[in-house]
Parts: sequence; structure tokens; C-alpha cells
Amino acid sequence: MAYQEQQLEKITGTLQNVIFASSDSYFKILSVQIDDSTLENWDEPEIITTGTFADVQEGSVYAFYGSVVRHPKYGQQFKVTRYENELPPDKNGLIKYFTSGQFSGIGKKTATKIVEHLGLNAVNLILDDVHVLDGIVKETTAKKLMRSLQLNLGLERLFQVGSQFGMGADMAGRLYDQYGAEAENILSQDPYRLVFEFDGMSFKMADVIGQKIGVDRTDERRVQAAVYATIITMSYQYGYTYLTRQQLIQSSVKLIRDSNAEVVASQAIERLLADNILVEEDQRLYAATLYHAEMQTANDLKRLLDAKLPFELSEQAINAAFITPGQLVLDDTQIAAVKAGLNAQVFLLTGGPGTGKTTIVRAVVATWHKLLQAQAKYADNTTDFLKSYAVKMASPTGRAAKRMTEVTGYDATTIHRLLGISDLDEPEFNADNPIAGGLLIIDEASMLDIELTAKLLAAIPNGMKLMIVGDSDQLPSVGPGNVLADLVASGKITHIELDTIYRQGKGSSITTLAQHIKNGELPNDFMKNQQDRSTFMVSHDQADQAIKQVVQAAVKKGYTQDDLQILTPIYKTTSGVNALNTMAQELFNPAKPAQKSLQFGTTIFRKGDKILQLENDSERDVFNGDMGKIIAVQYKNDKSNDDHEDRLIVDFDGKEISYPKKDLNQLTLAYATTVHKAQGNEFKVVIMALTTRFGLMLNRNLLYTGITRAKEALILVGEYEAFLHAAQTPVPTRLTRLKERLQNQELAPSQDSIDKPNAMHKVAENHLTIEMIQSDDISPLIGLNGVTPYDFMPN
Ligand SMILES: Nc1ncnc2c1ncn2[C@@H]1O[C@H](COP(=O)(O)OP(=O)(O)OP(=O)(O)O)[C@@H](O)[C@H]1O
Repeated sequence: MAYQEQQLEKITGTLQNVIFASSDSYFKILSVQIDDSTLENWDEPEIITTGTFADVQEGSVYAFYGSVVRHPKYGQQFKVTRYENELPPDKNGLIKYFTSGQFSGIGKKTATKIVEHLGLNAVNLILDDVHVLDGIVKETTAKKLMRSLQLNLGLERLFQVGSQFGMGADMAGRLYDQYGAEAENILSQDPYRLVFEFDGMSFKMADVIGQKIGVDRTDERRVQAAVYATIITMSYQYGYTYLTRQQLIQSSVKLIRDSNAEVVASQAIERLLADNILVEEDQRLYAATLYHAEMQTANDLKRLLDAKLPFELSEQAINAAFITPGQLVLDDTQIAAVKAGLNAQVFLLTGGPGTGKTTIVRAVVATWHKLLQAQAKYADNTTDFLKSYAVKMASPTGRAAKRMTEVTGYDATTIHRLLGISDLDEPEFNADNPIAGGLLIIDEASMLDIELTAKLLAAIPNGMKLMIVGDSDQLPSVGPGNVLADLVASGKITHIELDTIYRQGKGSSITTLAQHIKNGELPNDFMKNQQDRSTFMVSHDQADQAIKQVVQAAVKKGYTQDDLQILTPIYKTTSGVNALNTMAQELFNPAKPAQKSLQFGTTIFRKGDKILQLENDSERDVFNGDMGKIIAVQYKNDKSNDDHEDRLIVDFDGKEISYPKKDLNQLTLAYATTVHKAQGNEFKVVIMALTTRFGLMLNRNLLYTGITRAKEALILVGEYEAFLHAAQTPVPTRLTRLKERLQNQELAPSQDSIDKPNAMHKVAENHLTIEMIQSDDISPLIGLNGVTPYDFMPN
């Protein structure tokens, strides 16, 4: 810390009162009476002091280190970098401190005894080991004293210990929240443990601490953390569910940096296997969570495929109830898709843009409801019956869910919400508490990763039909797994691919382009401008200016920021997300004089800005990829701001969400986004930038996903070679085993055919085949007395 000390001023003073304490961070504003200070130009007896503080006590004396800053509204304040509780320097003072009322059960006699036995360093000795009080005070008093001291001083000490290791107060605060008093010990004795347990602790950070405290490079705790960090990082970076042993060792060696690294890495793998942190299967090494997710997905699919259906709908029953949306004439594949959607226990529907996926979903939902309505009149309780067999619809993104609701007229939600997943807890709906309904339709399935899929499938009860809809040529999920492609490739699940493009008019040449890209080529007319597609071929260095001109022209034509989306593969470079966002913000929402704004990192947020949510936040019900608009910027001193914190209010399709400044890391400007972040969203106009500078990012699925986000017009900017290279380059293979598990039936003995009861199964305990046959062949349905196949037909 000495290196900072030279530039920092010091104030020793008594905390008079806490003017403000943030409810969700450790930020506080204090009024401090100065006893002593190094400040040269300060004549006032008090100073307003701001910073990150633990549970500081009014009336206590502290030493604050920091500097005087000028607040635009409130003038000069002392901004604290670190602080210490100035414990009284003599025995009498210390006795007074213990009897100040902060520590219940300690009177003058006990306080004197403690100070006499433990001396002036009593507080630190107690914090280090409560047993120093053995024989001095009763065990219960000792414990209480320890707890109060920890509350008052433990976090404070952790801030200091953390700062020695270059750890920010925010992280130290989170550590304290998770481990309490133990945090300091963990940091200074076994920081590598945090790589396994603490969200946000990278191996690199733990290693900085580990090296400072002198942990040997081949120490097994260090090596195990390196191996674990490697498998997790690679799985999430490349989307793998497993690594080969050789891959894992080779990559771990780079972190371990020791001549003996290969040997110790192998030993660490064995240890991690023994501890069930890794799982090995046929020379493949999995992080246990991913192994179980993959296994569970395969098991649950088999369970659903094997489960008895509550009823099967005959060809005739379906034909009779069949609803075709919008008077269309469906082709044979489409008709087969609707029937499979109604009948197959698990059904996969894939197809490119404009091939009719949404149309099929509409037909399935409408026909299902018609069948249900007809059947409901025979149920004991119509409402319960309709609820038990209702259609549920969900999608990985909020936007896609909203679109499903719009096109079908029925409720759709995010998968997170459907399952009741909150950030830390297990999902509310799971194998023991399954979701209810008769038919579940999942859209945008290309975005499903293996972990979410496992959670989703676990919560589906036997007999509930599952229809999975997606475009398998889009980018695979951000998280590990290659779920949609693996399901299709397994050949074990009823699958229909729609390949006739029906979209006409605006956006139709985009679907044709998509078809070519899918085949690994660019069409001959790629460079020829169409009514809905144009190309501006420029070098990488000119691309940002070209995009600027296109945006300016679009703004002139009356397109809004909602209509238009810039897509590019990466964040950095002049044609990356960051630079293009700054450029587009100036065009769509330029700064006005005296306008409020909040800065986070290098981003300046203003009212009216288009923004993107970067992570799942189930508490606020916003998810990675959701787009919204800033509708208010509030300063902490605004009269209307009761919370006294700087914040943004963001509107997500009618849902208003408030972000205190410390949560602004969840948001970014969204005029430009990566293609990955745009998956699941659609826009009227897409401007997509690709240049050869984007190198390894260029692949077919990226280009395909980007251009298929455009509904009405597509403008391609960049280098022809980059577009061609992307079209010709298949997406890198992901190491996953879901396909093989399904094919080889490598399924663990499971509770496959145990029926999980839910409301629906009570009705459906007996299997019913609804056909145009004599009712003698039909088992009686509990609660559905008198049902005949004719009841499933239209009136
Ligand atoms: N058999 C058909 N005959 C005529 N038009 C059709 C047929 N099937 C679908 N369409 C029309 O084609 C257009 C695209 O269909 P739809 O929106 O269902 O496709 P999609 O696969 O969901 O596309 P996207 O993934 O791009 O949303 C719609 O306007 C739809 O009405």
C-alpha cells in the first residue's frame, strides 16, 4: 500500500453521522469531524466524506486516506480510497471503546479484564481467534463480542487485505457477503479455493494473491484450480461440453507455467475426478455440471419419448379440427408438420426464415385449442381441464417470446420465467414440481444451451407434448452444447425441415440470400442492389464512415433507432460494436445542452438511448439480449429521487426497470450489437459489417444469423472477400455427446418410465386413442365419461 500513500491525504476524525448509506452496495456519505489532517487548504472543522465503508459507527474515530474532490453541486468533499478504524491508543480508551454500548453484555469490569489480559492489540487478537477470550469471559459473551467486532471491523479489514492484493472494494464486499469473517482467512491462506466457489474469481486473480502469499507453483491447490479454470473457460468459450484429456492438460500447462506442469496437471485431474468435480467417460473429461446436464437431457428426452401420451389424435380427428391460419394453402410438408406438432410426443421443426415455422406454430396452437374446447365439455371441471392441457410457449429471449404471443394470440414467456429460475436458486419448476400443460412449444431453439435444456426437460412431465422450433443454421448457443443440431442429427426425434420459402415482397431476397449462404456460397447477384438488399463494398478502414452514411440516409428517410440495427462480429476496432455505438448515438440521440447523463466506463447513457441487457437478471425479469430504451436519468440529489442514488430508468417493451449506477455494467448501448447478442431479435433494417480483419470470427452461421435478423431491408458493408469467406466457412465443430447419447441409448438407468403425476395425468391415466373407430376400443377416461372420438370433431 505504501506506493499509494505518498499521493493520499490523511484525515483522522470522528464520524458524526452517516448522511447516506446505499441499500445495495457499501457506498456511504459521512459527515466527519476532523481531529487531525494533512490537508493544507481546509479550515472547516468538518468534511463530507464519501466512499466504500463497512458498518461504520457514529462516534468512532477513523483514519481516512483519500483526496479532496469537487462535486459539481456540493463543492469540496473527501473521496476515500481506504480507511481504518482508529482504535483507542491507550488502555483507558480501549476500555471505553468496549463499554461504548456497541458490544452488548460487556461492562466496565469485563472490558478491563479483556484489556488487561490481551493488551492494546486486543481487538485484532480476538478477531484472529476468539479462543483468546477463553477463561476471560463466558463463551457466549465471547462469541457475541466476536460477532460484533466482525461486523464492525471484519469487513473493514477485508477491504484492506483485499486492496493489498489489488482487489476492489466491491469484490471484497461480495466476498464478505458470501464468507463473512472467514473471507480474510481464505484470501490470505487459500485463495485458489475461490476459483471453484466464488463467482467472478478468475484463476489469474487468485494466482496473483497466491503468488504474493508464496504458494508453490506445483502446490496441488494451485494446479487443481488451474485445471478446473481451464476446463470451465474452454467449455464456455468454445461451447464444448467436454475436452479430451490431452486438450485439458495442454491448456492447463499454460496456466501452471512450471517444468513439471504436465505431471502435476495429470495428478490434479485424478484428484478432481475423485472429488466428482470432473467426470471422465471414454477418455473425455467433463466439468461435472456439464456432464450431468448432457446426461440429464438425454435421459429426459428418452423419458418423454417413451412416456404414454394422454391421448393420440387420429388423422381424422386432426383433419376435422385442422385450422389453417390466414386462409393459406399449406404444402404437404407443412401439413405433416402441423400433424406431428399435435401428435408426436417430441417434435422438432426446423427451417430457414420465411419457410412457415411461425405459420405452423399458429396452426398447431389454434387446432390444439379447438380440440381442447370440444373435449372440455365432457370434463368434470371445464376450467381445470383447459388449464391442465393448455398450450405453454416459451423462448430463450424475451423478444422472441413477445413475438410468439403476438402471432398466436396466446401467452408466451422466457424459458427462465417458465421455470421460475432466479439467479442463485434452483428452478421453482423441476422434476419434483413439473410445469403443467398439454403442449409445450419452444421457439428459437438454436439458442438453447445444454444447461438450460436440462433444466427445461426435467420440468416437463410425462405426457406433456414438446415441440421444439428453430433454425439449425443459426449460430449455436452462447453457452456450452450444440443442442438443436445434436437433436436433429441424432435421428431419434420426429423431425421436419421446412425448406420452401414463402415470404414474398419486402425481405424476400434476404431469404434467398440466406438459402445461398446455407449452401456455402454467395449468389451471383450478391453485388447487385435489390429492392430490399444492397451492398457497399469498402475496406475495413472505410467501413465505419460508410455505415455512418447509411445511417444518416436512413434517419433522413424517417427510420428510427428501433427500425435499424447495426451488426458486427466484435467489440473492438473502428468497425466494432463500441465505436459504431458511439457514432450511432451521435446521430440518433445527440447530446443536448444541460442534458442529464450517466457515465459508466467509457459509455455515456442519455435519455432516449437504445440499450441492451447483457446478462440474465431474473429478479428484475430482464434477460441477456433484451433491448430497451432509457426513459429517465435520475441523479441522487434530484428531489423526486427517494433512493438518493444515481440511476437509469429503462423501458423494455412496456416494462420499466430501474438500474442504480452500480448495476450499469448490465447495460450497453444497442445501436450496434454483435451478431450473437442479436440472436432471437428481428429488425426492419439491418446494416451488417464484415471485413477480413474479423478473421476467425467469420463463419457461415454468423453471416446467416446476422442477415436473417433483417425483416425488410439488408445493407451489407465491408469486403466481398470477408462475406465470401464467411459463407464458405462452416462453424467450428463443438465437442458434445448429446447426439451419440441419444443414438446409442447411452442412457443411465433412470426413472424413465415413472409417471410424474401432475394435474394432467389424473385425467390421462388411461391411454386413449382417438380415432374414427368404435368406442368399444377406447378405455374409459377418468373424469371424461362418455367421451367419443366424435367429440374431437368440429361441430
Ligand atoms: N403455404 C403457404 N402459402 C403461402 N404463404 C405462406 C405459406 N406458408 C407460409 N406463408 C407465408 O410466408 C411468410 C413467412 O412465414 P412464417 O412467418 O410462418 O415463416 P417463419 O419460418 O416463421 O419465418 P421467420 O423465421 O423469418 O419468422 C408469411 O407471410 C406466411 O403467411
